[in-house]
Amino acid sequence: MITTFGARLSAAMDARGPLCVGVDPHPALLTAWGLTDDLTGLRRFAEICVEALADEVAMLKPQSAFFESHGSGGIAVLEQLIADARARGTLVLVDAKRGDIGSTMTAYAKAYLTEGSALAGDAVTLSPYLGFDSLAPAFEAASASGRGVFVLARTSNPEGSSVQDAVASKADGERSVAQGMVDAAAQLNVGAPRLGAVGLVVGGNLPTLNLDLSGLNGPILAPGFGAQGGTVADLRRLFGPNLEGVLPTSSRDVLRHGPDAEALRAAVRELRARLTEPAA
Ligand SMILES: O=C(O)c1cc(=O)[nH]c(=O)n1[C@@H]1O[C@H](COP(=O)(O)O)[C@@H](O)[C@H]1O
Repeated sequence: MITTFGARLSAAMDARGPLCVGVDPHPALLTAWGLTDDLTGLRRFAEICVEALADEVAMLKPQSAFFESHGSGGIAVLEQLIADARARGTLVLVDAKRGDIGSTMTAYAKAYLTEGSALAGDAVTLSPYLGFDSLAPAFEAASASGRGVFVLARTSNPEGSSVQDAVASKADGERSVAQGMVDAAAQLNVGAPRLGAVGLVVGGNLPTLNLDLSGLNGPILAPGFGAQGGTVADLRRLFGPNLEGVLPTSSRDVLRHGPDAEALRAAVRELRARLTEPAA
């Protein structure tokens, strides 16, 4: 790949609008779509998502857990989805939330961020809670292959607060654990044009932000939008009126419109129109 992840993401968001759609094949969704909760149903679900959405949205985010739960065959479906969606022109963020000690991280980086690996999309989600620097092999692999990472900072779930809002002391004062992740990501993006390759995950449904994101120079994936209660007004309240660099992501609230491809596309267009209309 010739361009950086940040450049590809900026171009995709300019061309297709700031929206990521999560591909989360919950068993209940497979049933609601008239599909069986097995490999045949999973494969058809993935095909429908690609057919309906890969020409339409800036990014698709398959949730690895729902593919892993079907065993090795499910992982093969995820690999096919990654290839098919990228071939249709959308970016693919593999939502695997990986994070481990450095030596193991090297193996995850090989799987998710190295050219030629069937599980490598354009980016992967990472958990920094074994220590931000334990993710270094992933940052190196992403940089070498023109891919990106989204590091969990302040997640959308209510339980996240007990760890992420905890205040840690450092030489020149105190900051929350989540702010520590923001600052560490910002350092890696210094000097990158427009958007660096190290993005963050920050819930779009949080009661308050309590984070200074101004120096990040990287993309922000904002889950929690839709099914977890976050609204367009919440996104503007949390991130500012123009949402520059913010990529809201929605899974269930879009997928509930399937399996009809036109209905899925209509849901995406309606959401995107609300996200891009000028702030009141
Ligand atoms: O990394 C994520 O995408 C993520 C981070 C987070 O803080 N909260 C969160 O819900 N997610 C993912 O977003 C998806 C849920 O999206 P909804 O169905 O729209 O609520 C799941 O795949 C979650 O794993």
